[in-house]
Amino acid sequence: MSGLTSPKYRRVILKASGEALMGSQGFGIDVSVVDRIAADIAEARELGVEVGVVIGGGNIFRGVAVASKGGDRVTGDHMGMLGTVINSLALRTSLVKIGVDAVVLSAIAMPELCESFSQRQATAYMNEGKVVIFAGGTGNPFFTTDSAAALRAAEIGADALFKGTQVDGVYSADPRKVKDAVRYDRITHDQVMRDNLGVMDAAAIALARENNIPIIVFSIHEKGGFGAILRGEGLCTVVGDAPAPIGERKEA
Ligand SMILES: Nc1ncnc2c1ncn2[C@@H]1O[C@H](COP(=O)(O)OP(=O)(O)O)[C@@H](O)[C@H]1O
Ligand SMILES: O=c1ccn([C@@H]2O[C@H](COP(=O)(O)OP(=O)(O)O)[C@@H](O)[C@H]2O)c(=O)[nH]1
Repeated sequence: MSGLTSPKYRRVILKASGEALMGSQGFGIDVSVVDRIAADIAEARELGVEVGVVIGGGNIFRGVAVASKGGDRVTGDHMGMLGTVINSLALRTSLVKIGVDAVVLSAIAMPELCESFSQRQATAYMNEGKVVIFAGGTGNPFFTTDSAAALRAAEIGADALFKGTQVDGVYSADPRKVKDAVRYDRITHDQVMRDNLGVMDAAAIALARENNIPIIVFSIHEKGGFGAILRGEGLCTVVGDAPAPIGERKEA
């Protein structure tokens, strides 16, 4: 039974791709995908892992797309960050629906919709076992939700950052473009940066490296994939040194 297996991590950040939320639609939110991701998060909670979530906004808006058409990048990024709030509210709804206690904390104040982010409040909620959904990215233009995920991981003292994306790991080249690209089981933050491997932006990798946070890259499309990796199974790439299993960890 999965609940009896010790998970490898105690507290993690899950970065869920915004693009994945649209499922087979060209835009917006496919509720069945959000429900499935919520079920995967519920499984992680059942394993006893504390989960913080950062969701992207690529299914709704990307600031760079505005800038590439001659529009204002900062406004475009504001729109992108609002997209992450929409996604976060959708995920909270799906989690609450299946009985998982979840709260949205936004980097951009919008008190009628959700609470504002503070490191202290986020940590308190995680200690209580709530799933904390970090909305609004970093709250700053010119950043990405990958950077937000690395930032929140550092702030809440996460053991690892799980990047749930379109592909099942880090490859020698973009596997969606290069057919014979080779997948790594393990790779260092340095090599990802040195070889310019585009699975995550450089600012996010650098922040994770500086704070010794391993990044686990896996497919967000794989039902149960998150839980499987938490149990030490499942296909993924570990960027950096993964921490020892819980039983072997030394408390700080
Ligand atoms: N070396 C690489 N290894 C794996 N994926 C890569 C690599 N280079 C580029 N990619 C691409 O990066 C994408 C993830 O980037 P990103 O835009 O952050 O997606 P999302 O935020 O939707 O998860 C993958 O879907 C993959 O196509
Ligand atoms: O800290 C942040 C996070 C996100 N964004 C904006 O929000 C969009 C959606 O986020 P992202 O591209 O990271 O989403 P994903 O690729 O995960 O779907 C970005 O393109 C940016 O325009 C931003 O300006 N600052």
